[in-house]
Amino acid sequence: MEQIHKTLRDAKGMRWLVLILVSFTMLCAYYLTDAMAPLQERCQTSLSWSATDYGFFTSGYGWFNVFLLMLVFSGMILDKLGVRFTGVLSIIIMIAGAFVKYWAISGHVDGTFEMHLGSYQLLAPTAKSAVVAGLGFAIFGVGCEMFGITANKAVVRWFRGKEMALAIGLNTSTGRIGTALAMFTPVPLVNMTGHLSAPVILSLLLLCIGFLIFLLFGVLDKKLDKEEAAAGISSDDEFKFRDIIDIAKNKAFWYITALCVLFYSAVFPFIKFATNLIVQKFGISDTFAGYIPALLPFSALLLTPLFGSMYDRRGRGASIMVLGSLLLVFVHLLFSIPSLNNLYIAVGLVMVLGVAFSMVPSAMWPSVAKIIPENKLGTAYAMVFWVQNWGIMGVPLLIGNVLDKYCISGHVQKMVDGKMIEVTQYNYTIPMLIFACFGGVAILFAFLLKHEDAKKGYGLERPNINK
Ligand SMILES: NCCCC[C@H](N)C(=O)NCC(=O)O
Repeated sequence: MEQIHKTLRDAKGMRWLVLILVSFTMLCAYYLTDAMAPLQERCQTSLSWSATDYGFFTSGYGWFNVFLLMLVFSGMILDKLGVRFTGVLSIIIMIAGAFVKYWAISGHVDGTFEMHLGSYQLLAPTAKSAVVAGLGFAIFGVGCEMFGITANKAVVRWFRGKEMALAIGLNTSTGRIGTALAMFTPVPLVNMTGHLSAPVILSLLLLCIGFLIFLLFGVLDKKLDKEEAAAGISSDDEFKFRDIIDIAKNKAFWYITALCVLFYSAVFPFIKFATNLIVQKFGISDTFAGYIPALLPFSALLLTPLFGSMYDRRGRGASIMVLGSLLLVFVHLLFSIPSLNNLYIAVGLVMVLGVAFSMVPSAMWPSVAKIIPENKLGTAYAMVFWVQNWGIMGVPLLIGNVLDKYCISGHVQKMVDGKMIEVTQYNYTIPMLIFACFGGVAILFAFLLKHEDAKKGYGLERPNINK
């Protein structure tokens, strides 16, 4: 007779409490990630940034994760030292990065910066404040991604065999609340305080609260460790370099990773430019324009748990990812059509994009846990996020450059902070077509994943809940 051990994770209330504690920091992290997005035009006018400077700063999020392999190290730290240590470390790193970002955009840095390697120009003249803010964002990005993989691993640990996809979905949804808040609070905050850095100060405060709340999670998680040790349940968490090779040999893992980088390259960088797109294409002020992209994380935050729960109960994870990718392409293609400039269309499209942005993540992250064993999961999530960060870093750079090179449609005089300022106008057709192309290739990988699952039997189309 198999002995059934009751631990904290078997108590429903405890599991959900753990989810709340872990998710709050997610909200704070996601808020700061996107808090500058509605301020693109303000940065261009107040800090004399070009669209290229803004794209450069935005790409900062991925610099250290990608080039210094920080995400890979984060995965190793997570699998070796566990979720409690890694969670605390990641929040401290986020706070440090947020502080540098605050410093850069609060008027302490001016002038331009360029970089040469011999006669080769590595970096064209760029506003120094964009470079320092980018460095802050790069430090923050290390912490934010480290926290993301930690949260996923913690949730999988507490919810495996139970409501795993729903819980991962709810955790992501809480992050989306942060993104939604980042879409419509920064402009009013800046208007109210007169400081461009006000949203960053708010984020710093939120992160400090998040730190304290995460410590409470630590107490419960430690208790679970003790219970499992007493019950003889071992968690084989030691990281081994072989893990990377084992994961890398898995074809389904690469399909899901490719789908991830392509899908998110068409969503996260889109969010960064969306407020400006709405201002330019639909001709409304940035105060209200932020409300429309906010519908994207807002509908995603409601729907992600719904799709997660559907996946838990009915399965069909791979099919959900195919359908989500199709919706993504549909939306971006319609956004690229210049004559479709009715505001209601924009609202409708953003909401459909919100559906896509719920479907793919709600099925993708739990599916990684079905392809890769739990003891390698931290490393696996880190490897997926590492590849994804190439997109999060490279695509804003690409879009910023494309905007400045090919999409300037004119200049208008606008009153900003009581001063008449010249504001550059952009046509977003080419950037939207670029986003649609990413979505097109994502569909291909979603089909390949579905096919591989049918061949190898990972159970992506089967429910997650053990009946
Ligand atoms: N806006 C925060 C960026 C988080 C990136 C992270 N690697 C990720 O993909 N998380 C899952 C998600 O769907 O947000």
